[in-house]
Amino acid sequence: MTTPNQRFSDAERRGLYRAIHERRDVRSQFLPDRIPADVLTRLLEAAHHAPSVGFMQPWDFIVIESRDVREAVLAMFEQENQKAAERFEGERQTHYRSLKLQGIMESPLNLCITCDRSRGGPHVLGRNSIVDTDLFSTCLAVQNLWLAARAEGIGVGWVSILDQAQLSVALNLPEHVYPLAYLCLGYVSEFLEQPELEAKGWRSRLPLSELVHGDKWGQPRGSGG
Ligand SMILES: Cc1cc2c(cc1C)N(C[C@H](O)[C@H](O)[C@H](O)COP(=O)(O)O)c1[nH]c(=O)[nH]c(=O)c1N2
Repeated sequence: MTTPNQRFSDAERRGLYRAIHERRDVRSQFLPDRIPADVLTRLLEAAHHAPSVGFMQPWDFIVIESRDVREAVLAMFEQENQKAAERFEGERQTHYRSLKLQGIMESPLNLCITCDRSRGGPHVLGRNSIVDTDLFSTCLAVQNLWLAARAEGIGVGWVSILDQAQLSVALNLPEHVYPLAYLCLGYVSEFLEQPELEAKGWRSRLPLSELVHGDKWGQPRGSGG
């Protein structure tokens, strides 16, 4: 039983769902305003309070403000994005090329969240069978930061059209540290109501009812005995 003081108030609950539903991946709406240090600390604290396998906390946060590093990452993006475009044909390729898929230079801050695969030693509680649980944990840190940023009025864009080996060199990462998420952060002129890829006709949200199964894959719920 939760005691009343452990429950969220209605307003707190609404706030949480609002952050979840109104979080967006931002590429184009960044404002140049700097993120104050105390606000950035709150975002990093939110990330740092994510769950992690065996309490491994495998993340590090590389705060990138230098134009030189960002220009180098943008060049990597352009190279990978060209290859990505060529995977589509005809109109789909034209459509792909029309999409803006990063805000590396427009955003005032880039952040790389890494996963140190050696943290906690060779035997991390809960990670012996599924080794990638350290990566999953780091993804949860990204999501915590993304939601907290939304509540602060800060947009986040995840850029994954990058060669991870090149990115590791650019950020001087040791061998055992994996660059899990390259993020662009900044205050925004607006948060779009829909995912931008949906608004631009690339792909729509799937109906939840098609994604919920009962007991086993493909079975409707409530059909079991
Ligand atoms: C792991 C991962 C990697 C990427 C993304 C997301 C995630 C989770 N997304 C953002 C993605 O396109 C976006 O989340 C969806 O389109 C849904 O939109 P909202 O996030 O709801 O606005 C993303 N967007 C983009 O413009 N360039 C990119 O390289 C990536 N990469």
